Amino acid sequence: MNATSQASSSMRDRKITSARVNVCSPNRNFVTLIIETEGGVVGYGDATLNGRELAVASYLNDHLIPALIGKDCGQIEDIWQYFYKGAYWRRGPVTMSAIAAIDTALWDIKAKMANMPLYQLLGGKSRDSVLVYGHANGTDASHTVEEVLRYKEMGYQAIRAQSGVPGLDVAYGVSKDKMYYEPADSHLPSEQLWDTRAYLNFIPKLFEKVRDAVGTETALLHDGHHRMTPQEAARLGKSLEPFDLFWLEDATPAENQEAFRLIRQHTTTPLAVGEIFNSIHDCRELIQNQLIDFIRTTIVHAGGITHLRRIADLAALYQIRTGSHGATDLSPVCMGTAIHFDTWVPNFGIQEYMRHTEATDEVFPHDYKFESGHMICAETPGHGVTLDEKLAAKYPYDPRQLPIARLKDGTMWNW
Ligand SMILES: O=C(O)C(=O)C[C@H](O)[C@H](O)CO
Ligand SMILES: [Mg+2]
Repeated sequence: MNATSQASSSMRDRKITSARVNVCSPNRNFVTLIIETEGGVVGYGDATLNGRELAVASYLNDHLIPALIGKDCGQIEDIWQYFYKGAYWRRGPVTMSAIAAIDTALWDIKAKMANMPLYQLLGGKSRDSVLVYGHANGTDASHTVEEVLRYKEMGYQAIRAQSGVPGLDVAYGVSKDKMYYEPADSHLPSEQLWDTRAYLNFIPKLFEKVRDAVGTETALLHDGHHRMTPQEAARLGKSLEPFDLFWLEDATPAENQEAFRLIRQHTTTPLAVGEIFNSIHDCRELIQNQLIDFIRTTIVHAGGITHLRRIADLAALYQIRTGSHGATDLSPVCMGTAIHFDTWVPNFGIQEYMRHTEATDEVFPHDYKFESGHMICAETPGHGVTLDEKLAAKYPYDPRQLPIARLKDGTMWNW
């Protein structure tokens, strides 16, 4: 075979011959894209958008997959631009999660074809393992302290603490289960009561107790989950300074990026934001004005590796580090890919890691592992996660949505 015919046969091998969407619910819903090439290489991408799963499945099935078939799987950048620019309608969580799934599956295929673990293809290791934070949560302060200590015992070196608030029946981040937290709890959104004053009075007391019990070494994090105004968030950040938080997350809604300036002016508590962002434009001002310390955008919701890499590179110019979202509604495919990304990305900060249930882990065979508060990716070519479609078929889609929050007078608030 001469060089030309070798090249053309590999072109044939690279042709995308099929792409299918799998929706399954091993304890929670996941959407996975599976792409196959003429040469028989299979790639997996996560497309899960919590509570809006079928919208992404339809976007893929009805609009993207027909145009994907026949393309050269090696042209990852061009395929990304084709679906981003080509839709005319840019950005948005549905669009960007669908593009992310294609992008992730194509990087998986490219790494498998190169016979390399994904981190190698991205540029190699910047670190041996990836620091992760786990979720400790309790019904009240002393229960939360117990849970933080339990997480420390399990080996976590960074722990997010969330707690029930006196006077409120339910609080964000507090699960019924000891290990697995699943906020999407019902077919139609459940309603929760919210009271910012009660929360603001309680949280500094909580962290005083937690810090006292856990000592100075453990990194502590907290998620405000978009509930505060900028002024309230500034007050909370200031009052938490003595307890040395690793970060205060989602202090206020960030559609108006400028809102973070007020918080920044009043507190040295590090700020993290971005789990609901899907584009570099959602965080450009936050980054360029150095209004945050950690950017939480993730592979699945922010256009895959191709786009997340651009966000991380922009952030690096301003000494802002990554701290990607890693809740259970991001499938093991996203987690595995994220760990490869984190192993490579120079300005890595931390990775969120919420454990999936055993059923989820079985449906998505994977080779990443947790050790001493860190995640380690393996050397398998690709991102190291697959889907057992036969097993997945035993867990049909189970429609569930995230809760909503209202103030005592009924006003709709931010969940
Ligand atoms: O993990 C976090 O920080 C979250 O805030 C979890 C989100 O509520 C959850 O992923 C929404 O789907
Ligand atoms: Mg969060």
